[in-house]
Amino acid sequence: MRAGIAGIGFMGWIHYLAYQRATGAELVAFCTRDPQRRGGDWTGIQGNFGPPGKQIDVSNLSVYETLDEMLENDSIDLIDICLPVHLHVDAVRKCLEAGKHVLCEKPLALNADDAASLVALAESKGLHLMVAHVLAYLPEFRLLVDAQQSGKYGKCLGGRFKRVIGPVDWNPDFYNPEKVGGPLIDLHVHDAHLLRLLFGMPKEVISRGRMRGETTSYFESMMTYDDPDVIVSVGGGTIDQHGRPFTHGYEVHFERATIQFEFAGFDDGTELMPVKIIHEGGKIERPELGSGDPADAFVIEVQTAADVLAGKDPGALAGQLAADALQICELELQSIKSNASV
Ligand SMILES: NC(=O)C1=CN([C@@H]2O[C@H](COP(=O)(O)OP(=O)(O)OC[C@H]3O[C@@H](n4cnc5c(N)ncnc54)[C@H](OP(=O)(O)O)[C@@H]3O)[C@@H](O)[C@H]2O)C=CC1
Ligand SMILES: O=C1CO[C@H](CO)[C@@H](O)[C@@H]1O
Repeated sequence: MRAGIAGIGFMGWIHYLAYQRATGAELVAFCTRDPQRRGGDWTGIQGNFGPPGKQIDVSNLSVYETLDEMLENDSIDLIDICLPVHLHVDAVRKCLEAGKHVLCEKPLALNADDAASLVALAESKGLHLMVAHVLAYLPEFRLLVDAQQSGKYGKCLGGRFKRVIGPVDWNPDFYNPEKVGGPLIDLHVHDAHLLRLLFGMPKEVISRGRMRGETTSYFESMMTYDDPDVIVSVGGGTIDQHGRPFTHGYEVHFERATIQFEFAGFDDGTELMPVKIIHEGGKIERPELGSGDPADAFVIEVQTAADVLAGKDPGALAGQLAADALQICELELQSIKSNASV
């Protein structure tokens, strides 16, 4: 698979690094508005994980200022969209119209209708629209998906999930529904996607949250499914304290095992409650889960995209799952706003 990245910011850099280590997925091009970055100077990029950006070798890459120019390159199979979310819909549409497969960073769009229309467009063109929902490729979360799919601990009965960040000082548009969509669309969509993978679409959603403008800043949701044994609670959003910029975790129950995990970044370091599988009968297993570097999951993600172009099932990358995840977020907001279950 020959790929071109659109947008060189935090995710553009992390995806670039992933292509350096991936097999079967070759990065051949990128586009950026920034002349320095077109020259390979990617210093100044720094996200909340991964190394800082550095000078990269552009001699074997085709470099463009705009996505339109990059789309004229017939040798590119797939465009890897790492643009801000409010640009996703137009960019994905353009790529599909130009006959390119797409791997788009999460969330696919700012709302479920737009996401569904992109999924339908890709289908009508016979192209793959994949969404880079990386959570399902992080080993701590992959193990839940694998256990659910294999049934090795029996039925998955649900659990509790959380994802909380500190104040978002870096983006004044964070709570703007036209730009980012607040914690539901930017952050919780990771868990909504995971829940969709594990349990399907909920039958009923009860959410309560603090509103900030037109969206919520912090919320808790309870979800039920067709199977009355399955109960899920999920929550998160932003808190006003800077001291703990990020945490995520879960406790998930299967018929024959409970799995626990929590990770948090604090201003003075990180703390991890590693994955523990508490088996029926009481045995506690602490599985080895790789290097702990989240960047590894992005390598798997781009390799999986290449496998999909070679004929494999898109699994967690399927565009429809990403559209469903946005639908779940919308149900939650609807429940918060109406103060009723939906
Ligand atoms: N999976 C994950 O863990 C994460 C996913 N994300 C997702 O990745 C996507 C990109 O986020 P992130 O990399 O953090 O964002 P950044 O702001 O760091 O990068 C986005 C890049 O898009 C380009 N761009 C083009 N047009 C515009 C425009 N009009 N306004 C702003 N930027 C523009 C810019 O690159 P240039 O100057 O080169 O044109 C910019 O650097 C989002 O969808 C986000 O939700 C983000 C963080 C983590
Ligand atoms: O997906 C993401 C991971 O978490 C970040 C916050 O820390 C989000 O802003 C980002 O979009």
